[in-house]
Amino acid sequence: MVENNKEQEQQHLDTIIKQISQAKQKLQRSIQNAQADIADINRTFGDDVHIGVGDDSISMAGALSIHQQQQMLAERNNAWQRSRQQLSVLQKLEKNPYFARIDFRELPSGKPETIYIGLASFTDSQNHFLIYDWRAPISSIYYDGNLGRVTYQTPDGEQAVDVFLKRQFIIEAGKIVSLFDTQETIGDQMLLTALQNNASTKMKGIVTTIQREQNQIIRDTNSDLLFVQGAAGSGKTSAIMQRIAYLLYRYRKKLTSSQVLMFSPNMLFNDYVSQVLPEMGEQNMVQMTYLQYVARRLPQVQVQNLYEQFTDRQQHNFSAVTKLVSDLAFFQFETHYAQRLNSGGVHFRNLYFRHKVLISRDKIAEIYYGFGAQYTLLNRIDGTRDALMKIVQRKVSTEMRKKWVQEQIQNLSPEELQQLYDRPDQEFKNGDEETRFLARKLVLQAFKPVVKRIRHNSFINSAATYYEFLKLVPNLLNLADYKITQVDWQAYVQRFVDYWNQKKITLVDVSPYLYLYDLITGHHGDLTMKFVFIDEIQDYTPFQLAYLQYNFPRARYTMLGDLNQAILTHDNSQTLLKEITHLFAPEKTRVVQLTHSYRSTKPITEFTKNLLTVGEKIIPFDRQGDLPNIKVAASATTMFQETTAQLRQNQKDHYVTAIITKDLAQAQNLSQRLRQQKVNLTLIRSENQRLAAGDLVIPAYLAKGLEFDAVIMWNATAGEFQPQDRQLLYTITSRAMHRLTIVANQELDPLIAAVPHKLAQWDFCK
Ligand SMILES: Nc1ncnc2c1ncn2[C@@H]1O[C@H](COP(=O)(O)OP(=O)(O)OP(=O)(O)O)[C@@H](O)[C@H]1O
Repeated sequence: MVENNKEQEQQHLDTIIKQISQAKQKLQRSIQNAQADIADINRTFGDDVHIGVGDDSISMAGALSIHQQQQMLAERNNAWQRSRQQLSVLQKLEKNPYFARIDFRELPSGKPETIYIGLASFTDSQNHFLIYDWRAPISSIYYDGNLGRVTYQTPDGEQAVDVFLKRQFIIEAGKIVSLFDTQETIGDQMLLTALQNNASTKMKGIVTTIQREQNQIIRDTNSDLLFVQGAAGSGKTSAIMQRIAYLLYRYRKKLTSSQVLMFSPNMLFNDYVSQVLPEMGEQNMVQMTYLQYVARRLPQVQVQNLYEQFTDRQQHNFSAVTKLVSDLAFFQFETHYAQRLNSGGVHFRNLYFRHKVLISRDKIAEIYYGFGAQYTLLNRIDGTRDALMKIVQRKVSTEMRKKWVQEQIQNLSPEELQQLYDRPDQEFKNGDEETRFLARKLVLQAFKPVVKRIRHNSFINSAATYYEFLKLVPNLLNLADYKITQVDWQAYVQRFVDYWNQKKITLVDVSPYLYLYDLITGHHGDLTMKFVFIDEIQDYTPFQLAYLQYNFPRARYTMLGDLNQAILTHDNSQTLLKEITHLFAPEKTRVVQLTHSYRSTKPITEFTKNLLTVGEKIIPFDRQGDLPNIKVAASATTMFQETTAQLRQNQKDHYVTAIITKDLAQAQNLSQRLRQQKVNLTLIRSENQRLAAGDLVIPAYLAKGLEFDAVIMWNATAGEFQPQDRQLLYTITSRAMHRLTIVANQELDPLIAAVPHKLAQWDFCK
C-alpha cells in the first residue's frame, strides 16, 4: 500500500518538478533579456548623454536623456532583481518542492481537495496553486491540527475544514526517500530524523517539522508583547526565525526586513542564525546586540563589553545597587525625576570658538532656565538651541572684522577663492564689497562646527547631569528599602566618576545615562521599526527592556528566554516577566510556555533539568542516546588526558565537540595546552569571531544560544563555580545535542554531584 502510494506520489512529484524546471528556464530567459535590455539602454543613451565640460553645466538634452535612462534602467533593474529572487526560489523548489500533502474538504459543503505544502508557492500558467507556501493561511492546518475538524484563520475570518489525510515527505534531489501518513500534528518520525542530524555552524530552518506550540508563536499577529518562556532547546530561536519569515510574508506589501530588528545575545550568534532567512528566500532582519545599540550612541566612550560584564558580575561588588539601577521602578523614578529638571539640575558645557569661550555654560544655563515654568523639557531645549543660533548669527559681523579673517583673505589661493564664490564669474561693485563677501563666507565656515554642536545638543553636559542625578538619589529614594547603605551608594557613584574619567561606562549605567539624555533632548527613538525581537531575554534588565520600548515605541515585541539560563542577571530573572508585563496592556500581552525540549537526547535533557531546583516544566523529546558521562580525575593531568581521549573518541564517532569552560582565562589556558599536544581546536575568545567548523574551546558566556554535537564541560571541580552559578552550569550542559561529558579534578562540583546518580555514567579516573 505504502509502496503503491510512493509510486503515485513520485509520479506526481515528477510532473511538478518538470513544471518547475520549465518555469525556471522561462525565467532564466527573461533574466537574460533584462540583462540585454540594460546593456542596450546603456548603449543607446551612452552617446547622447552629454555632460558639458566647458561651462560646467549639463545640457538640457543630456539631462533629459540621463533622466530617461535612469528611469528605464531602474525599471529593468527592479524586474531583474525580482526575477533573480524568483529564480533562486525555483532552484530550491526544483530539488525539494514540498514536504507535506493535506487532503481536506471545506465545511460545511466543500468538495474534496488536495494541497501540497512547500517552502514557497508555485502556480501553473493558469494560476492554480501546485504548491502552497508554508506560510499561507491554509497551510496552518498542517501544523495546528489532527485529522478531522480543524479551523484556520483566513483574511475573512475563521474557516473550518475536515482533514482526512496528512502525509509527510522526505525528498532528496527530486526523489521521495520516504513518506509517512500521520494522525498527529507532525509525526515524530520526521522530527526524529531532523534532530538526529549533526550540528552545524549555521542554524537550520525547521519549517517541515514546526510543532503546534511553536506555530502559535510563529503566526501570532495580535499581541503587542509576545513573551515566550521555553526550556533550553525548546526551539525559541528557531521559532523566531520562522516567525520573521512568516511576518515578512503575511505583511509583504507593508513590511520590509529593515523594519524588523532582532537583539541577539552576542555577535557570534548573529553569524550562527544568518542563513535561516535567506534559505527561506527572505532577506535578513536588522540584527544587533544591546551593547552595540547603546555603544553606537556614545562613540567617545567605551561601554563595558560582554566579557567585562561577566567578570564584573562574578566579582559581585554592587549587587544590591545594580539591582536597583536595573529595575523598572528606577526607570519610572528617572522619568519622574526629569520633571524636576525643569527647575534645575541640567548642566552645560561652554561653546568654544577658535580655542576661546564663545558662549559660556553660565550663559547657556541662564537661557535654558530663563524660559517660563510652563515650558516642557523639549520646548526648553528647542528654545535654547534657537537662542544660541541667534547669538552665533549676531557674532558673525563682529567676527568678520577680526584680524584672522583679514589675514586669511589675503592668503587665499586662486582655487580657494573660486570655491568661496557663489558663481565662477561673480562680480562685485568694489574691493570692499568683495572683502565683506569673502569675510562672511570664511566666518560662516569657521562657525560650522559650533553650529553643529548646537544642533546636536552638545552644549549639554550629560555626564555632569547624570552625576548630579545619582548624587540626589539618596534624598529622593529610601535606599534602605533596597538594602543599600549610603556608603555602598557613594562607592557606586564614585565608580561611575572613575570610569567616566577613563572614558568608560558600565553596561548597568549606560541605559539610565542615555535615558536621562533622551528625556532632556526629547529624543524619540525610531518610529519606523515595526517588530522588535529580543532573544535570551533573561540577560536583560527590566530597565533595558523599558528603555528599548521607549526607543521603539511603535513596534510589537517578541521576547524569548529561558529564566533558567540567566547567566548575567540571575538576581532578578524570576521577577523579570512580572515586570515586563507592566509595560504592555494586559489584553495585548500573550505569554507562551514551550515545555518540550528538542535539542538534546532524552538522557541529556533528564540530566540537565536536574541541575535546576525551581526549573520550569521540561519534557524531553524521546530520542535515545548515551547517559552523560562524568569523569572525576585523580589529578589535573589526568583530567586533561581524559579530555583529549574523549575528544578523540568523539572525532571517531563523527561528533564535533565544543569544550566549554567557565570563563575566558580557562579557555585560553586549555587551548594553549591542547596546542602543545598538537590537538587541533579553534579557540573562540571573542564574539567578533566567526564560528569555525570543527572542534572548539569556548567560554560559557559565548556559547549562549549555540549547540554542538558533543560537549565536554571543562573543570567542573568543586570550588570553581559558586552556588549562584547553577544557571550557568545548566546553560553549559544543555548545549549538547548527542553527547555530554563532564570532567573534574579530584572533587566534583556539589551542584552537579547532587544530580541523581542513575542519570549519568560515573568514572573515577586514576
Ligand atoms: N520543530 C522543530 N523541528 C526540528 N527541529 C527543531 C524543532 N524545534 C527545535 N528544533 C531543533 O532544536 C534545537 C534547539 O532549538 P533552538 O536553538 O531554537 O532552541 P532554544 O529554545 O533557542 O534554545 P536555547 O535557549 O537553549 O538556546 C535546534 O537544533 C533546532 O533545530
